[in-house]
Amino acid sequence: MQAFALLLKSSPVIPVLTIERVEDAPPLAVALNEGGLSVVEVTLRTPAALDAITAMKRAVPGLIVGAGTILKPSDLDAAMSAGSDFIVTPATTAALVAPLKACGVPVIPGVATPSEVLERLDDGFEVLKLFPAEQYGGAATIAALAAPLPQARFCPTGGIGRDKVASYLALKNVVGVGGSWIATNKQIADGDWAGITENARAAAGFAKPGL
Ligand SMILES: O=C[C@H](O)COP(=O)(O)O
Ligand SMILES: CC(=O)C(=O)O
Repeated sequence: MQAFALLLKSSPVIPVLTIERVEDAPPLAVALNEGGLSVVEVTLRTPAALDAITAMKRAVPGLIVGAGTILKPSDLDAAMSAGSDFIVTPATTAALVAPLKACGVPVIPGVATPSEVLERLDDGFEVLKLFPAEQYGGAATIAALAAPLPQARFCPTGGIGRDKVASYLALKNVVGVGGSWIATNKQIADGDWAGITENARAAAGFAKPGL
């Protein structure tokens, strides 16, 4: 997790991708990488997602490709078999905790309440995802959590458009943010690789203040 946290320091904005057609995965990987991004998340929300993870890694060796929307242990097994470099969950059930801890790659478990934050810290997770971030109070909520739970680090996702990224990254307890704005479902469907590269360049231009 430490190496991953270090990677996020240099590139703290993660595109959250939903890929309908596996043939879109290679040009999408190239477009994002050309824009300067080296960490991406593919949600397991489509039948193509697992093959897309493998295809992106093949298309751009060195690209760090994580799997999101891991809801149950079998999703995790499938994501690991596809070669996922990290794992993200929108929420974290008791059944998922042990398999997540044992999976061998960095995990960002989803949380939405202070109790869940504390539970995941007690489980040993270091970086948590507030999801859906904007709907649960956004940057103000994460700032407030720092008072009783300063050891928690967040990589929030959900409603964080380009205009909101800086306000999250300004917080001490935020190490990164995820968002779909970098490669929207429409852009992927339209094959708008140039537009995606442009958005990726904007995303890659964000840095943690003070670094
Ligand atoms: O479920 C939503 C995604 O994880 C993030 O998408 P969003 O940036 O459009 O909210
Ligand atoms: C929202 C997200 O990142 C996930 O579905 O895991």
